[in-house]
Amino acid sequence: MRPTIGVLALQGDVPEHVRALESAGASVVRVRRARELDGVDGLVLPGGESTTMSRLLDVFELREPLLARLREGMPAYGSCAGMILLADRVLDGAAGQLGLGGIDMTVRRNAFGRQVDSFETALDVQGVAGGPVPATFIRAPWVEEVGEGVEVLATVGSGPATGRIVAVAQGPLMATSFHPEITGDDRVHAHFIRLVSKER
Ligand SMILES: NC(=O)CC[C@H](N)C(=O)O
Repeated sequence: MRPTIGVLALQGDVPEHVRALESAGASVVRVRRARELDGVDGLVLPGGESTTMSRLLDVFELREPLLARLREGMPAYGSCAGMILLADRVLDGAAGQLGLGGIDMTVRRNAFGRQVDSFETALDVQGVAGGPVPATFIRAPWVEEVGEGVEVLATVGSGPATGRIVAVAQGPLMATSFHPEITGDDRVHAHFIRLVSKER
């Protein structure tokens, strides 16, 4: 059976993730209300703006139900702002910025700085076969440090940020600094769908 994957649809690039997940073979549900979480096997936290998304989690009374599902082991994948939401520690966050946590890592918000505010590259991603994955970075965070249980899936291969960690996984959680959802290459989403299927 195809897994059902939710996309947190409060803010951000929701349609792009819906398209990528459907093209990679999942059934997709947009999640705005707690009850919409009930039927999903996994959840994508899209790119967008992490402070706004976090505020909307409270407005839509989704924070507690979502944390409860994460504690039960629901797989989740966060891209960019979604990565920030899944980080246990955030540097350069907005005042009072509150995430969900789950991945034992410190991320630095808007880390790439003005000159390389947005850029595209191709990255080898652990577990994703078929060669480098196109990766678009838009005011992206990077991962400054990870705890022992965190697997590094990709690092930047060239330029001023060489060696910076930009994709990680810990148990059923996965996060990327970049946006694979806007490149038309759905292998990262397929990788998440495999993770979800394994956890079911
Ligand atoms: N493209 C993105 O998701 C950008 C993330 C944004 N800079 C934030 O802090 O939330």
